[in-house]
Amino acid sequence: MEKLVSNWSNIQSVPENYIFPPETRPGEDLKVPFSHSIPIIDLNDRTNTTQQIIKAAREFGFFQVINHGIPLNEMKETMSVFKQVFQMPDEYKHSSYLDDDLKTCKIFTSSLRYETEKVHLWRDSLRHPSHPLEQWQHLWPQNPITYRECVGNFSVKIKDLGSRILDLISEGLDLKCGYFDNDLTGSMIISVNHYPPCPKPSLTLGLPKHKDPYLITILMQDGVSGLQVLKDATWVAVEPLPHAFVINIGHLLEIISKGKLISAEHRAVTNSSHTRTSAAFFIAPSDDCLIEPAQDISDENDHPILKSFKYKEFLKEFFNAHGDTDLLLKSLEAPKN
Ligand SMILES: O=C(O)CCC(=O)C(=O)O
Ligand SMILES: [Fe+2]
Repeated sequence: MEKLVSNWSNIQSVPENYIFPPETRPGEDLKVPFSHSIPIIDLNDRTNTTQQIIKAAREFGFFQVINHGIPLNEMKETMSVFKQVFQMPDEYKHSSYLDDDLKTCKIFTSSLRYETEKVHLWRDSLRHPSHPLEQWQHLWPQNPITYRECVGNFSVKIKDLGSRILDLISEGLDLKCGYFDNDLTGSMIISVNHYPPCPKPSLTLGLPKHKDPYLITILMQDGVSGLQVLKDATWVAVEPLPHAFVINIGHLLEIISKGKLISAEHRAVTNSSHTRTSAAFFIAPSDDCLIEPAQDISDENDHPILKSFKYKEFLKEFFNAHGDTDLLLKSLEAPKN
């Protein structure tokens, strides 16, 4: 059992196996400015929301939504419940902590590949499925005592928000109404990231550069910054806005849209003074759902023609490719006639 970073007491220097090589560590890019061009889209303003979302998803793969209908106090309360999990006594956290992939609710440190990864991540994580709710809720943490009720109610609202955004995306891509309203959005996973202060943030990462292997991610940040997005080969920081959710196009939506929408690479950096918590809600297909590039979208010249594949096959290839997108797409290419 590996020790959670949040259980280390008073750490003064970064252990060797948490130091990233110079080419992937944040270094000077640790404190890049907030990007003022990542769009903030008002979901109440129905005049051209669809166009704004499509534009943002084409250019950035990232945007923030405001006036989304989820009250600020519910966002704060849920974030507070998530944070409390990481303040629980060690015995409690360790009793839920498992390497066993079969356990559907996990508290773990770094990544799920702790044993084989070259460098460890400066984060602890709580992860569990949340949709359909009745299938999973009874397996969630029982402490804090409000966890199941609070997170359950909140995740139903997040799932609805995800459906609204995907409806707008399908409209903007000229796909048939309800295109995503089936097995393609048959599951949702909650992943809470907890990044304790780090003595040397320029050497470490909370999460290394990656794309999310889902349809869309709805991310709630606390007030502490740390999320960076790669835009035109430059890292830019995403400002944490208390009332907004960050929406990020997942790799699967890039594939389904034949590259019309982009899934941007992003990472989480740490800082030396504040603990940061973020909660990602991943909207994903059911395991056996068949994924295929949408037939109603014309082929882009520079996007490979892919075969149909089951979501679980995609996940396997995704993790085998270790972030190498070209390798992943190669493994999914349709056989040439
Ligand atoms: O902590 C963050 O802001 C990023 C989280 C993230 O990218 C993820 O959980 O996939
Ligand atoms: Fe991510």
